[in-house]
Amino acid sequence: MNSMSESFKAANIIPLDFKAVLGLPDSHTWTPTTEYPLILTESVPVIDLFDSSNAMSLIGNACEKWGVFQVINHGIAIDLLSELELQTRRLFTLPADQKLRAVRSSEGFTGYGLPRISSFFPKLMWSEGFSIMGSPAEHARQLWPQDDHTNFCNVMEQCQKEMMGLSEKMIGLVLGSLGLTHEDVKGLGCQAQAQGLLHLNSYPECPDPSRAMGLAPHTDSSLLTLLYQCNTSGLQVFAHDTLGWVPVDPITGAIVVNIGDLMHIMSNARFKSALHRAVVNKIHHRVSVAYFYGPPRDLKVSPWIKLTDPDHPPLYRPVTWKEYLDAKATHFNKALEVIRNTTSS
Ligand SMILES: O=C(O)CCC(=O)C(=O)O
Ligand SMILES: [Fe+2]
Repeated sequence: MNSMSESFKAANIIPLDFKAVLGLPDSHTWTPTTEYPLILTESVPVIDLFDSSNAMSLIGNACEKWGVFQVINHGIAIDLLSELELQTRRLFTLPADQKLRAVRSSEGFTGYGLPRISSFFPKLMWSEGFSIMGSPAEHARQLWPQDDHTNFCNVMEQCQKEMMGLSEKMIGLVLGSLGLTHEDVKGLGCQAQAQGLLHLNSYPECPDPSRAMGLAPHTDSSLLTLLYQCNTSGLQVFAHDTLGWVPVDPITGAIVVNIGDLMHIMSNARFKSALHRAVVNKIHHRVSVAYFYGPPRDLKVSPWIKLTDPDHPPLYRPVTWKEYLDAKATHFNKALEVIRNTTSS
């Protein structure tokens, strides 16, 4: 590899040493757009999972209108979520050179680095991330060679277990809202084979938030994503009917559920995959934790037969999660168009 492409790759993986800069560097300065306003008069639904008789239809409506909602009484203990925030902060407050010991490789999925979507934008984002699949022990040993990293690993593993369970539960409710049963969707909802990725996000205090971008607008490539905002606002979703950005205000202990592109495909476009972004602020170092839940490795995802008929032909071709991630890595926000059936109008 020549040094040009190596430095390009490094520039798209290695985050800034945020503590070492006083102002916003040109590399991180975005032109503010006023094209779509902030809408403060609307908010995404908050759904109480304890009230299961109502939850299913509320979830169906939220998926059709927004592609995103918050859940309370979801069964994940607040103590575990607080511990998750603590360990996430512990990681990101390490000195920059220490974090770089666990940098992800250019082909890798796990470890420390810039948001994966960075290469699609001319400016860099004011954020850093750390991805985990299964045990994070290998990277944790690099991050804390002297210290004990057992707590970090235990919390991250416990969270993945709990979030896998909640994702399964959410899938059941989402399917139910479409009138589908587990029988209809064999191959999905099987805990032993489903895949998940835990991703820790960090948005340090920013000297000039209005000209910076925490995480640029995107849809998630998952079936669904669970997001814990750690009590600091920053997440905004795009409202397609009012054409503006709606903040998702954090509620203590609540978890945000985002419908991902794969669920949009399976629902034959009945459910939106929410376009969302994260903004930064001057005072608080914001952290958030996303759990991307996806189908078993070999499962071809396609619109559910029961949702299609001659008037509603399948809009998308079958894809595995890996094939879709590859399409996303090449075409980014055009990935859905690439797998759209050309025969259907
Ligand atoms: O930090 C947030 O609120 C959003 C994170 C997110 O969208 C992601 O990790 O895909
Ligand atoms: Fe996202």
